[in-house]
Amino acid sequence: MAVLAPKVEMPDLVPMKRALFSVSDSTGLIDLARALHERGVALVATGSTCKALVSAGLPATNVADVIGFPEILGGRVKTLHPMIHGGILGIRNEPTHAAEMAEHGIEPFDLVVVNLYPFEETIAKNADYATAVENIDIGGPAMVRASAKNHAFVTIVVDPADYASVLETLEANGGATSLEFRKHLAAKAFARTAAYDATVSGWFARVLDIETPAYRSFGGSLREVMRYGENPHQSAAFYVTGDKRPGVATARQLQGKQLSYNNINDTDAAYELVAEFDPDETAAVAIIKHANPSGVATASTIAEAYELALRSDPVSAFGGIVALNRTLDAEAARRIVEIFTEVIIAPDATDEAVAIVAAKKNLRLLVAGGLPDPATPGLTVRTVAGGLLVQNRDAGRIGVGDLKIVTRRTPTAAELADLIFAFRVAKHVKSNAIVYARHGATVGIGAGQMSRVDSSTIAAKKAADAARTAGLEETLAKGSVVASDAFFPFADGLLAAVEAGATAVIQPGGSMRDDEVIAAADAAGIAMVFTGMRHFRH
Ligand SMILES: NC(=O)c1ncn([C@@H]2O[C@H](COP(=O)(O)O)[C@@H](O)[C@H]2O)c1NC=O
Repeated sequence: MAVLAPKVEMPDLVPMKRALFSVSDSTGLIDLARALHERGVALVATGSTCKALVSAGLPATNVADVIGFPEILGGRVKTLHPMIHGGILGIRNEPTHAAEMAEHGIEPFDLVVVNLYPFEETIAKNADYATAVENIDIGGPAMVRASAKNHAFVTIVVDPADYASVLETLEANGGATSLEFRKHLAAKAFARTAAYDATVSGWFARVLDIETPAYRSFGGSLREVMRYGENPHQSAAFYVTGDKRPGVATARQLQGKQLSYNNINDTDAAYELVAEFDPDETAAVAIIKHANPSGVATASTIAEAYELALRSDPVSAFGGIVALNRTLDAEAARRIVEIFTEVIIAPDATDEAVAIVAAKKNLRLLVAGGLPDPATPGLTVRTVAGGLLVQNRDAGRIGVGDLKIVTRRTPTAAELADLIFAFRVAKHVKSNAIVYARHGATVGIGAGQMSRVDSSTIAAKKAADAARTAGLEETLAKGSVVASDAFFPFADGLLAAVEAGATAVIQPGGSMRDDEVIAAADAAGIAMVFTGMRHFRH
């Protein structure tokens, strides 16, 4: 049964007379406390926070003196006391509450300023188990939630970014805060504790290897409000989780316009794809449009790899996102800025390259400091009506040792290298995915079709178009290898690839008609390998 609410009025203006401070991040603390003190607000604070205030010459009372009890258990119990929580939760215009507060000598708090133990930062530094647990704040969230619940009287501030607006509100209202203001801060406070607990519960699930916890929460903090979402009539914002995986959320933007919703999505897809290729072994470039690669290539330099990635589909590359697995150098930068490009993301950029990109004011240049490890576990989340679909990130990676050769002909060493390359690219192409590749570069990509044969046809057409644009007589698919993200259910898709010029095929295998498909490959004299791993992507 729901708890009944006492019938009391929520006052609009509540004069601020007494404030409680308990912060781990002391940014802006002294300035706020001083301004409040100058307005005649009494200051109460927990141990170190109180010390900081007193050292700044401010007359603060230690919480321990208010409750008549010292901080105990190494700080695990500081504020968990009726003198504190009664002062926060009391409904001042409710006669029984007022009488009980008076009876026990409980004074109300009008402002509570709390920021929590840095649990997020602690786990981001890979702290040991005991350190992580000790950094789970208990008393802080209790005060935040209590204050937010009693926003009828209490102003709760959880973020130093809001200190200035507290002072502005007091100034505007003759030393009081408005109900509207307190309501908004209460909403923010509950969002803060929810995000904090989401991080704590997510950490537990991770370290205890609980794959499917009974409850799932995901938290993040607002990075920026976008001009619009996927389309101009949709509003959108970017929230960051604190995960340090190198990528679009952690990268530094050196120049260019604000990233749009689609830019962020595409840049993420681009950088995750290019990270499949070890920068110590090869330079790699991916050009992305609508979250699919239009071209991907490996080569000995970034400039060469870009050239080859562009050749794969020079028409679609217009307005694309370019991701590199090595430092952006001047030669590559010069080449990239020749066509309209939305975003470049790389682990780093040389000064000369930065200067070249600077000529294109709107072009966003991001440096991520490193590459994400494609093999590290993580989660992906998407919403459906009434639910969240949560799964492990596709960290599957096929190497030569995982392949099963199923045809009479064995792939040549060059074909093998291209097969692995094409399958790694196919992992990042929306299903049904068909990828033609040759000499470590894609030559035709078919993405996102409902039929695998249609994807094959599109990929083959792209290879023919690319050859024409490059002034070549023969399709780029001639002598290529082909990767399919899932098995060929019939021989037709494979035969289409053979017709286009492919000499070797990589696919998961596992169709009821594998025998038919293998027989067709043998009849065509091509080599085929099975990976035993599917890479659907939607
Ligand atoms: N246990 C408690 O009663 C308690 N009360 C407040 N805290 C936290 O202690 C921190 C501030 O403590 P100090 O001022 O002593 O540095 C704040 O982050 C606050 O959220 C507590 N610490 C952890 O739970």
